[in-house]
Amino acid sequence: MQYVSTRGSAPALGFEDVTLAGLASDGGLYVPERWPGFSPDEIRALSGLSYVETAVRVMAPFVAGSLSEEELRDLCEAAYGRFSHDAVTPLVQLDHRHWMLELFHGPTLAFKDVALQLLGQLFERFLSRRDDHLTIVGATSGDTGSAAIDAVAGREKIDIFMLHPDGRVSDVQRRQMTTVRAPNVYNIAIEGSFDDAQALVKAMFNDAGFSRRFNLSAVNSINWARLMAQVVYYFYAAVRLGAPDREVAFSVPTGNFGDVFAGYVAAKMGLPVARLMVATNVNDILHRALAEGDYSQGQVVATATPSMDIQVSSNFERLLFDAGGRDGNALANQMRGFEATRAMRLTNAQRDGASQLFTSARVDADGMTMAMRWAYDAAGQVIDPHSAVGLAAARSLDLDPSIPVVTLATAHAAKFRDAVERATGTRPALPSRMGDLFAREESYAKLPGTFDAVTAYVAERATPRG
Ligand SMILES: Cc1ncc(COP(=O)(O)O)c(C=O)c1O
Ligand SMILES: N[C@@H](CCOP(=O)(O)O)C(=O)O
Repeated sequence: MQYVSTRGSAPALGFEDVTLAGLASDGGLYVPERWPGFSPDEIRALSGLSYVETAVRVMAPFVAGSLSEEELRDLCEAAYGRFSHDAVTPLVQLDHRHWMLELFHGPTLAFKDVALQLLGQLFERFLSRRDDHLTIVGATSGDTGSAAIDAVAGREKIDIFMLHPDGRVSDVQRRQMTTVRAPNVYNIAIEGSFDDAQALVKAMFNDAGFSRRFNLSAVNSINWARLMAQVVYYFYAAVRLGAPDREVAFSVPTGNFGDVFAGYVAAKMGLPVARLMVATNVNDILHRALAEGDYSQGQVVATATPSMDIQVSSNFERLLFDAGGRDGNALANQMRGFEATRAMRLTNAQRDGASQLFTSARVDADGMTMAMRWAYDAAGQVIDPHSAVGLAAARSLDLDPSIPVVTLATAHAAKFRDAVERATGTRPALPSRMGDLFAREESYAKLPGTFDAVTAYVAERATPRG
């Protein structure tokens, strides 16, 4: 499988190179040159398979040319062997039509583990084939950071520099990152928002000299391998609910548009997805873009769903490219316009393409609280605030009632226990293996959110190419 950039001028690459590169050299994001298709019979054949076997079948076309099926299976076994639930991503029923897909049974209690545990394995495998060292630079609003650090801590050929917005992640999220003791892990709290951190990461990639010197790679969902791994659970859930003989809808709490874009990929591959609900909090750029065609960056407002406090959604570019007719040069111009003015209008083709599958909703604090209470009262489920945003939006979906609606439960409630306690009166406990999190010593740097400050910090500590 070859991958092309959304901005049309970077070279097409195979899976191994795309995984190690992260961002394309023209500033775009890599996408497969075509979507692999699954026939109804091939989807039916996934019924009853374990998570690992499903993962191997769904991802095999994407890694073709870089990994054999056996190698892929080994890596999936290593990645998903660390999950605390046998089903890896179990489905829980709330009522006659609503389900939660629990994606938080990995080591750091958020859906990011599903992709990042595999990405850690992929990095290790690909680096073992070459005499090279990677410098990962990443931005996190809380969950990607801990999951990425867990996946690469202690790996010899990798250093990781993780930027988070100072004071804007939960205590549990911050401590999950800053208490990891490994010589290759560097945490940086920057002044500013997640968007500022993400812009700094992209600027480091776009500085060709810096990027080459330190062999930068990405763990954010700009890295295609992240999204590929997330496609699997859409198949796994839909098949358990009757696909391909029954349509299934998904509601996805959304920030950087990676998780829900993985659902779009599943639909492109032939999974019968009735609707994809893009659920945002009050940081609603995606809702405005999908409902009105207005993609303009607002001020980021801090909410009880900090991981979704995002106003520039990296992966939206992948949708604009695919739904808008795959014209890389036109998209490069459009994105340059956005980068200059922080605003753009979607084209008619992009709006029409997106509206075939996506619906969106903006959920405020009251809506989130009501959904948390409803899950608790209706089904005894204590859910986290991000998942509650997804559930509130799911309950507003106007669909044939025979279609099951699956909300992606993206984090364990204990990561956001203050907000959960406020809404439900129940304080969720951290799993016992994390019981001493608040006794562990933290270590992180605090830096101004400037390119010079961050690159100087990285350059002093990272391993340059030999
Ligand atoms: C708990 C949680 N829910 C939802 C999201 C949004 O996911 P995405 O950025 O893939 O849209 C995030 C962050 O990415 C998250 O950490
Ligand atoms: N919500 C994320 C933000 C980064 O998103 P990513 O999926 O692109 O890594 C986080 O928790 O860090």
